Amino acid sequence: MVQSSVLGFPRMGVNRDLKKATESYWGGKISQKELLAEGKRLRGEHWKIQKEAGINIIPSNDFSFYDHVLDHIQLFGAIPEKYSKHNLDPIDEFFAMGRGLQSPQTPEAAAVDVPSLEMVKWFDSNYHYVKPTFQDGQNFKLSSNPKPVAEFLEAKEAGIITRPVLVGPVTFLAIGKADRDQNVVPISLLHKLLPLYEEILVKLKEAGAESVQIDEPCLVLDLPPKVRNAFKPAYEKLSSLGGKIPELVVATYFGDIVHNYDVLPSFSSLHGLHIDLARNPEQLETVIGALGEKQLLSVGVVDGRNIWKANFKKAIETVETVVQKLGKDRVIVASSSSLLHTPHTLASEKKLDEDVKDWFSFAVEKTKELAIIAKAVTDGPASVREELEANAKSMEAKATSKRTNDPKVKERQSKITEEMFNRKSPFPIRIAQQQEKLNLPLFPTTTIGSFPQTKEIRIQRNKLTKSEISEEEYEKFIEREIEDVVKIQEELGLDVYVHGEPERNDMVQYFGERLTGYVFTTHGWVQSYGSRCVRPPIIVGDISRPAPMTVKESKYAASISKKPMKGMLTGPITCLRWSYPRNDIHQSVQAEQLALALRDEVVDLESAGVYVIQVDEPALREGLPLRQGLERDNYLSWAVKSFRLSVAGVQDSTQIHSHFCYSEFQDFFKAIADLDADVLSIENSKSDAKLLKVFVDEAYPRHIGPGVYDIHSPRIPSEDEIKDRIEEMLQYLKPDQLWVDPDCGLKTRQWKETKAALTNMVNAAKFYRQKYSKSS
Ligand SMILES: CN1c2c(nc(N)[nH]c2=O)NC[C@@H]1CNc1ccc(C(=O)N[C@@H](CCC(=O)N[C@@H](CCC(=O)N[C@@H](CCC(=O)O)C(=O)O)C(=O)O)C(=O)O)cc1
Ligand SMILES: N[C@@H](CCS)C(=O)O
Ligand SMILES: [Zn+2]
Repeated sequence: MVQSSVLGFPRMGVNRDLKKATESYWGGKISQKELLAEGKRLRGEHWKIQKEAGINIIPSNDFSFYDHVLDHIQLFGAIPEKYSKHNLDPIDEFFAMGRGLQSPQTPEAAAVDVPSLEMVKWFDSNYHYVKPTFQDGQNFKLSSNPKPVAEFLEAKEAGIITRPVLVGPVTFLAIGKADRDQNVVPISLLHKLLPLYEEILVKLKEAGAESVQIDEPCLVLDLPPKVRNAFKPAYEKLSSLGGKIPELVVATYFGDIVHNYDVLPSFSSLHGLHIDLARNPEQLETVIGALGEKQLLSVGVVDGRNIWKANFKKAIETVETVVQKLGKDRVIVASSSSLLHTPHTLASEKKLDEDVKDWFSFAVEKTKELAIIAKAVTDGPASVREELEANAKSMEAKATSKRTNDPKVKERQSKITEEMFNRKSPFPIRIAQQQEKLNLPLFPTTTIGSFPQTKEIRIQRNKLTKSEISEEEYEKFIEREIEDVVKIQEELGLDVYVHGEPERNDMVQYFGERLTGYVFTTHGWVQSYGSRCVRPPIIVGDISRPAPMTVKESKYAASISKKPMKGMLTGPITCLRWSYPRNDIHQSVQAEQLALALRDEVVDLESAGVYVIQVDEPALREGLPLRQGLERDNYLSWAVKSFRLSVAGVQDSTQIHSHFCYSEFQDFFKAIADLDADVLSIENSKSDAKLLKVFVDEAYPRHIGPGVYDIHSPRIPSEDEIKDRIEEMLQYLKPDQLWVDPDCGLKTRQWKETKAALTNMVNAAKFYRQKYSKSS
């Protein structure tokens, strides 16, 4: 029989229940016991959903209260001393690593002030994991009540034998880093870490686990030799434990593994392998050719990264090819990756037009698709005839739908000329004109766009959605918010203001809602990091801008500001990548359509008197194909072009900013430079300032604002801490090219901490302004 398997299930629950529970716990509104009970309830629900859908191999340990990599940091005791020394309760220590902790001294406990660990993108997705951070002389120790075992037993008690999921030892180390000022090479710690994998696997076997899914997604990357060479000995060592441990299924996803196939151990040591066929179907033949005689192959044919219904005909054909070669008992039909990247269920969507709703499939629906495909192959197509017919109908309806095509958009695309990609003059001419117009001081201070999205803002927006207040009332409310934000920036002494983005639910969804070609969900939440979720809009057709999207708010803000007001837009690549893109035309075509829509907006902002315009592209890096090569070059070429197309319509005296909330520029610096933005603001506070060296090596002439403090944590950075960061930056950047700003927008913060942090930031900038104006 062909089995079906899910690699991981979304954690938030049907109504973002996990988000509500964790935030209530952090706010002191529920107890730890209540939080743990909610986690247990959610896990139970999710196992039940999968069981009822007919899934044979159901994952456990895919749940996390914050992030699954952070779970492993705690599981293996890779906890930096700055957290462990406080002897916090394990769950509070866990959250302290995830989001930082600043708590005052009390009669029972000493004060704690720790920043969070660094958080970065999970491969090329919009999910963020907490980066394991290692010390010289790092040791590991298995936690006393290992989570994978506890959750396996919990499911067992509920009558479900699950397949626990572990992040594999090589990936766990390869995605980590040495702590600041430490020199340890993470992969060199493998010999210390492996005994803990042995220990946990033995415990899982004793608890009754028959097999374990070991995620080694780093196999899809170009690996440094030390990491490549680590696989074989690691898995041979584990397999030498034979029957003492469960059978191991190594899971890879988000790419192909053909280039790394030779690093896997002889297949006698692995029970099975999972490959992502949604992304890289062409790897199938090579992988099958290299499989050992008894190994299972788990084929990821239902896409875990999108919301499109699987094409049953195609999927079944693929699985049947595999079955012909391996036999039914050696094949597992699986999601291509964890379903973490998809919303919970389509059943919650009451407002979607029925025609498009029929094209979609969220996590719950994807589990059903897997069971249907497995049944079709096991028992023959007749056993699921109705489902197959309905699926074929829905594929046909989408392919022939009028919704997808807008000839006017196509016509405009055909008329794009080369000069539309270029600003009128080179940077030195532009910056001189901008300086004359804006008259900014040295070390200009600014923020990245959003100010706290308070409960009150969300309540008012919710009332508007439910028609409990009128559009006019809502607009008045937003105007008042903008007035407050402008006044606060005046008081803080910032140099370039923002309007604060109070009218935006999300920096991508907001634009999607104002463009044609998009549809939206009401409950399609997906975890982005920790308790934070996004509701990606869905691109179903050609995109255009029927009317200005942000001009009213920015124009109003500029009209009441004494200092330059920065207009705020989300760039074409970020709009594309943080939406669910169409799967019927190439992403470059969708990006170009978005760029044309944004170009009109940029020009309209300028005409409305907004002379600093920031076009955020935080997803540019994440969209970079995971491996070096032609695919990467092609992506960078169309991605950079779409950014340039979106901004190049303005005068030289209008200053174009772009923002990236990541600091890894080394592998695509040329593309960053090619964007030709006048000012870049980048996330940097958690990174070693050495990374900025690339700007020196490449003689980058334009302006840069590396973030001086982390915005993901409620912690307030001190003025001295910020000065230290600026001092470090000055080792690499010239004083007259340096801006001072936070890592990213402040929407997730409270006002109290925002004001305190920005006061310290402005004071630090003033200190350097004075120091350098004296010396010049
Ligand atoms: C900058 N980042 C972003 C990423 N991706 C995006 N799509 N957007 C981003 O900004 N990726 C990288 C980074 C980091 N990621 C995030 C992601 C998410 C948040 C965040 O704050 N999310 C909010 C939800 C935002 C939103 O859509 N808000 C809506 C709905 C609010 C809501 O929950 N309303 C309630 C009713 C109101 C009430 O009573 O409170 C409801 O619907 O039940 C809105 O504002 O209208 C989150 O809360 O998770 C930040 C950074
Ligand atoms: N302008 C956006 C950028 C986030 S990446 C904000 O400030 O929230
Ligand atoms: Zn950002």
